[in-house]
Amino acid sequence: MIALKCPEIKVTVVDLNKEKIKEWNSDDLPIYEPGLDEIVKQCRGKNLFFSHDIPKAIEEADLIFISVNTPTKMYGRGKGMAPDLKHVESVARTIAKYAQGPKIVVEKSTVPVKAAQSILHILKEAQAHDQKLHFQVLSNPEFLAEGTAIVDLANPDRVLIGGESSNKGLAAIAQLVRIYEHWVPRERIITTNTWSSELTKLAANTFLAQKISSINAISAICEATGADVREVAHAVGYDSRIGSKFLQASVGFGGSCFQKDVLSLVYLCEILNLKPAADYWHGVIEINNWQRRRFSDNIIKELFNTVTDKRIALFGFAFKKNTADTRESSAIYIAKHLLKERAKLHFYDPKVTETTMRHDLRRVTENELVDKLVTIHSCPYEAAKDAHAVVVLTEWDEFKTLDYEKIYENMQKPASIFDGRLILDQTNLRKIGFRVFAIGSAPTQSFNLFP
Ligand SMILES: NC(=O)C1=CN([C@@H]2O[C@H](COP(=O)(O)OP(=O)(O)OC[C@H]3O[C@@H](n4cnc5c(N)ncnc54)[C@H](O)[C@@H]3O)[C@@H](O)[C@H]2O)C=CC1
Ligand SMILES: O=C(O)[C@H]1O[C@H](OP(=O)(O)OP(=O)(O)OC[C@H]2O[C@@H](n3ccc(=O)[nH]c3=O)[C@H](O)[C@@H]2O)[C@H](O)[C@@H](O)[C@@H]1O
Repeated sequence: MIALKCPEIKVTVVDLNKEKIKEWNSDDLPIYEPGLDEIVKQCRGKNLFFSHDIPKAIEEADLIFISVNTPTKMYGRGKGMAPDLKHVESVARTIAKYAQGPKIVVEKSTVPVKAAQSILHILKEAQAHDQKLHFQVLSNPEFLAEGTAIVDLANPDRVLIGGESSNKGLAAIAQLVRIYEHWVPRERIITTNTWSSELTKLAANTFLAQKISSINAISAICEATGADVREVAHAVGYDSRIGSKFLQASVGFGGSCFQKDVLSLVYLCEILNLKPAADYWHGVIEINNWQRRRFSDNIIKELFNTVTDKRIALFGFAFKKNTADTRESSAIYIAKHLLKERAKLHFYDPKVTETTMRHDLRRVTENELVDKLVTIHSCPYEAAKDAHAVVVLTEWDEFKTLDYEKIYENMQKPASIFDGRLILDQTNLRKIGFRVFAIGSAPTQSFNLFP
């Protein structure tokens, strides 16, 4: 976006992963994101370059964005909770090693509060040994969502920049503001101190995830009472203090960031000895896990309490529509529960590759189950053929307009459909003959052996 909006600025993207850089320089970009291809093609070779020559890029740059991954740590202290900052630290050390003049270092990765202090500490060591060096560290968290990244970047609700309140800090902030001002109205560019900016990113993701867990918790009450979660969400969201966005009940949120960032905030509360706050935010994750479990348990229950050897078609594997990203996708966890029960799973996703699906499933369950029980299709009608149930896990638009009469004809009877995304026309499906089960509405044709 910077390359597109600021033709006078040269943007160089560097990555340790040479294969990825090769793909960025090819016609086949390493990620699928609507609108991205066009922008890359428009700018690449003019003022946008992809390279694995990291030292050279550091030497040449005035401003360096650290945008590396900060996944949940899976070992040692803080295991399963704290973000792993080894990549951020490694970049800071590389900058310290190769910088030959003053640099503004921008923390774009999502990090815990005070991460900028560690980065600055490493850079200051280099500065102490070389008069030519001077570093300013800014926090500039990213708020784009996958699937709508280009729209979000082009027209952000806000841009947030945190930095030191010293003269040099304010001057660095002003430089970054000038870049965003090329396309973002000044009143939408918020400047704060560094720690507020770092904390805002974790707080924003946690608030968003909390909204989803809140409506998902309500969806369970709807299923038990006859209320309809779509009606409740609509009416609740009409209150402008609450707002209608992020109230879409679902099989649970996925993606590489919500879980990791909520856990990062919980961990921060814990190390600050703020246990009630830690427990409060941890509830967001607990409800999400419960929602996934409830959904898969319901499939088993409604398929007459056994799915062993039953063919089940799963529509969607990506964590949301318009992306091929599967990180922390609810589909993985629902598949895991069903595989434990020895169901035969037939997947279809318009963008996710067979290799990715098998790799993700092997990470959470035994290889043997995946090899024996999982089939991947390139056509939804093939996936649904002879199935006892169709389960919608991702809200891809194409699932709304499939020929469900044709799907019904080729399924085992009774044919069930489980809508984990509330995108299907339930009335029409019932007319066709399906038994329909959707998140947040009471089943009308429930078969309950053991209520
Ligand atoms: N994916 C998203 O939509 C958003 C991500 N973020 C944050 O941005 C950060 C990056 O996220 P993703 O792009 O999803 O991660 P990613 O894992 O897809 O990409 C990170 C890249 O950094 C490279 N890398 C790691 N260490 C490196 C080093 N020392 N030098 C050079 N390259 C190195 C890796 O090879 C990889 O290509 C995370 O902190 C995430 O929380 C924030 C907002 C949105
Ligand atoms: O830090 C990040 O990485 C990003 O995380 C999220 O973006 P993203 O995870 O890409 O996508 P979302 O649209 O937030 O969806 C996350 C998950 O929540 C689910 N969701 C979303 C909205 C909703 O109402 N209900 C719901 O179940 C989605 O299906 C998806 O599984 C935030 O929306 C971004 O602002 C943030 O920058």
